[in-house]
Amino acid sequence: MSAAAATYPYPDAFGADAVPAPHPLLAPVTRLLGTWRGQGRGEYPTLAQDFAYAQEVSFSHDGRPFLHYEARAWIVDAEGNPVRPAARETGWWRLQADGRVEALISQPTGIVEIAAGRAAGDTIELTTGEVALTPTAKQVDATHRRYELTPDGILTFTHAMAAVDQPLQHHLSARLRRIS
Ligand code: HEM
Repeated sequence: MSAAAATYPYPDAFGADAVPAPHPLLAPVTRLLGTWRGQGRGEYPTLAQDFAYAQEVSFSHDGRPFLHYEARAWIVDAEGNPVRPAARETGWWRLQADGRVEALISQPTGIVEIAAGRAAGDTIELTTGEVALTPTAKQVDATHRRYELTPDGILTFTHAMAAVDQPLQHHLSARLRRIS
């Protein structure tokens, strides 16, 4: 019988200069590595009112050609104070040759976005090919995500969705700054 395993020996790196070095296929997205935080606004025609939220997002890797992605959001009041926890999601961005990205992103609300797109320049766009739903999840038919790194170091994020019998349209926009 072998002894209990040691600590996980392959921790993720949260920066391009950390160990392990990023896989060459991650080149189009290495500027995302690390943790980002900021504020956003959301809306949808089925909701009585729009809302303000804060969000923390991290991208890391373990030397292989995929990113681990994690995001946690919380609703904030007009002064930015936390009101309640909101959306969480985690997933994997699989980098392919020529900057193509295949993404799997899952949410505790019973939704899994399986998306594809491209990292080109400072922009990554992901469009769902499929949305998988658990039996009690809200109906979501499609999503479109856009991440853009601006020259002044802001990561902007927009999310549109076709859900609950509505056509594809804006749900979220946020601006995030790197915190580590
Ligand atoms: C930063 C991330 C997000 C935030 C802060 C957020 C926030 C909200 C809020 C506040 C609502 C109103 C209901 C409630 O109070 O819970 C809502 C509804 C909803 N959201 Fe989001 N959301 C986020 C991401 C997402 C994502 C990624 C999806 C789908 C892939 C999604 C799909 C939906 C759906 C389907 C509804 C219900 C609409 C309805 O039934 O009328 N949300 N969201």
